[in-house]
Amino acid sequence: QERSLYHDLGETAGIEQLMEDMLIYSLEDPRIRHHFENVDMIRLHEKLVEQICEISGGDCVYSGDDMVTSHTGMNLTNTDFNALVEALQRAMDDSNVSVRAQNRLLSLLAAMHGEVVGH
Ligand code: HEM
Repeated sequence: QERSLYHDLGETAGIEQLMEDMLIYSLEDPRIRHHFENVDMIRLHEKLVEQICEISGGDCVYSGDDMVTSHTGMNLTNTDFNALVEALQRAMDDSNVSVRAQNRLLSLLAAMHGEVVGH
């Protein structure tokens, strides 16, 4: 029986930390910080935690909007996408998430690329 990704990410407390650090790194990154101006970061953090918890196998239900709706009008590019992935990778390194678990989460996000970029 394979351990759940949710467990390997540190369960809810671990995911809360990861998403906080990812958002802080994103706000520090001049390539993408402008996208987060005027965004309710508390709400965004809450929705991201729910979503990552759910897709990693935790007992959570995502209550936010679908990915196309959430990102429509931002005209996000591959560069934006990669910058956010980098922010997440740094956050996961900081939290000592295993490379295997990092890759599992990144592949779940890669599957959403088409719903996020170019809308
Ligand atoms: C697979 C990649 C991504 C995932 C899983 C994701 C996930 C989410 C989620 C769950 C929300 C909240 C939706 C809601 O409010 O109901 C959201 C909103 C948002 N995302 Fe993403 N996102 C991704 C990529 C990106 C990228 C690349 C950027 C910009 C660099 C970005 C910028 C934003 C912003 C600014 C919002 C807030 C929109 C608003 O409240 O007005 N996202 N995203």
